[in-house]
Amino acid sequence: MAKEGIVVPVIDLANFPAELEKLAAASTEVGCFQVINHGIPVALLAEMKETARSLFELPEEVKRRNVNPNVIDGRYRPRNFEPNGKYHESFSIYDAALPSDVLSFCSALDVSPQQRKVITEYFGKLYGLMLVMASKVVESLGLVGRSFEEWSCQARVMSYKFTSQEDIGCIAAPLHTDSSFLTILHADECVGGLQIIDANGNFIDVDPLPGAIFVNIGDMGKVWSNGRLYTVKHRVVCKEVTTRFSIGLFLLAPKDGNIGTELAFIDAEHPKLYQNFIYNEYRKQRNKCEYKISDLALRVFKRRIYVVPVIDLANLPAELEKLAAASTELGCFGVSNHDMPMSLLAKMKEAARSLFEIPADVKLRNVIHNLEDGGYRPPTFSPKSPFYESLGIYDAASPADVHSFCSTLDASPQQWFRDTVKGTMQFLASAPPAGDCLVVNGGVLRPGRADIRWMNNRRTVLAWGRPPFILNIEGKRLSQNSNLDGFRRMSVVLVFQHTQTLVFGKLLGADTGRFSRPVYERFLTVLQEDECVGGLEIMDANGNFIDMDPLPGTLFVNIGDIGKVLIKSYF
Ligand SMILES: O=C(O)CCC(=O)C(=O)O
Ligand SMILES: [Fe+2]
Repeated sequence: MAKEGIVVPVIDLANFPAELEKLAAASTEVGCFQVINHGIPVALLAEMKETARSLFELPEEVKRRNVNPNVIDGRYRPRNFEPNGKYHESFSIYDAALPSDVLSFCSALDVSPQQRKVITEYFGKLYGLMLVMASKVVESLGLVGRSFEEWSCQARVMSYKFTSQEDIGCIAAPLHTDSSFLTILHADECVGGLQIIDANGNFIDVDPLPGAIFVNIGDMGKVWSNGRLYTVKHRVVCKEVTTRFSIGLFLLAPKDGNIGTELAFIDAEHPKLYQNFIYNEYRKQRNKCEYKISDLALRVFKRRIYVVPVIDLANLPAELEKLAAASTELGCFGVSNHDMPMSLLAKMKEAARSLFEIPADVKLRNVIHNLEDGGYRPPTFSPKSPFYESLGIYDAASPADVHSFCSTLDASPQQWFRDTVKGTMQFLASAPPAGDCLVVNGGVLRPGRADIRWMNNRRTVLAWGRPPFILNIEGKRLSQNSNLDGFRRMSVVLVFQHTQTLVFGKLLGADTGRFSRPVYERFLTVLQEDECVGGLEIMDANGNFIDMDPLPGTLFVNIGDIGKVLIKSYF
């Protein structure tokens, strides 16, 4: 049973900016509100309701002329269109932001000139209200002057026909969240039935306030705001034996369909929760879910984020315990205060970029017999990793090796370039976090192989290190996501080699069991991540992949067998 007495917040549009705080609370805590003083004449609302009533009286074959090829489910829905839609019938307009689309809706249904006037005026005004409400909601979160004019907007004109006493209490629209960014609902002010669910799982009746417009946040609002906006679950139940009308306007997504999180909502405390995706892909995913609610449908697009522990090199030995935990439990960590100048890191990235632009025949001159892939690994090296290209130096601790690397590839590189490569390599080689604290007991920890890696980030998931080189985990889905094309990911990797047994645990003052075995030739890897293009994932103890967000200014270090460190090619 619905609980009585709890009301949905009411926002007075004539009282801004005073209402901003209330709007912020409504949008982030309740997920919906009713708007008064919205500027849409009451007479127009009533006329549209009458027009809607007459549209549903049109012959079936006329109603079926309502189609919107550009949007999923964007057509006339007869009753029983969905298994639990026995009461529900609806028309759809896409894109209701476009007067031309509204007019073609009218023409397809052959409405009278008077009805056409009402419909066009109504959607013109309702869309205007949508733009105002979307920017106000966003402003309430602190972003001023945001416009949603470039977003698509779907309209749905709905009727629920309840014919018998037995219908009372039945569910006419099952519990769901809207897929939209924002929804404006002109609900039937005479017939209730809309219910929202609160944080405790209680259903609450939304009692229609005469003349008010109901607004709610949808799934795209949650994604765009990185979880700040609250997506309310709602449903419609039958309250009385009559026909209920409602009209919804749904602000869906930018016109190109690309949904991403607004950068202003991403920071170290609020890592990006969802991948970028295409709105229609989301709709398809959502349609597959038993319940169309964001928690289920968005699960696929959720990023598994792990904020890697950061070891502050300026704070050793106090950080040793943290380092021990990171090394023995997680196998990787970030390093801050590493003294590697940011400018050098940035220059190295540029140097790496220009290295990969050198003609292939010159790159192939980088032949190094000690490296298993011969020093230059072209994208064709393995069909399993077509986006991966790398150049290697062996041994990067040796200035002579770095120098010969530069001269081999010296098709055009300038001195600054050579200096940069040399500077980066030497730094990484001489001042690794291992330098002070991972003193090897009886073994030799020696900086060795360096790689400069380049990824043309497309459509697949790569693993580097030992085979398997490729895990095509989500490649299929990503392959539809053409906007991923052309992103290049650059990394510089320094591998510390080791040939003798390490008593690693002892060194860290921890249990020796796990690491008192040979760690093969790859002991420690220092990675300069691409700070603009994510993609590094680790596999946790449960076998789940977790995104490692690049932490600005830190170097990434991982232990030993690097088979668990993966490069995933989306950003
Ligand atoms: O008809 C109503 O009042 C609500 C409809 C709804 O929730 C929707 O179309 O998403
Ligand atoms: Fe809804």
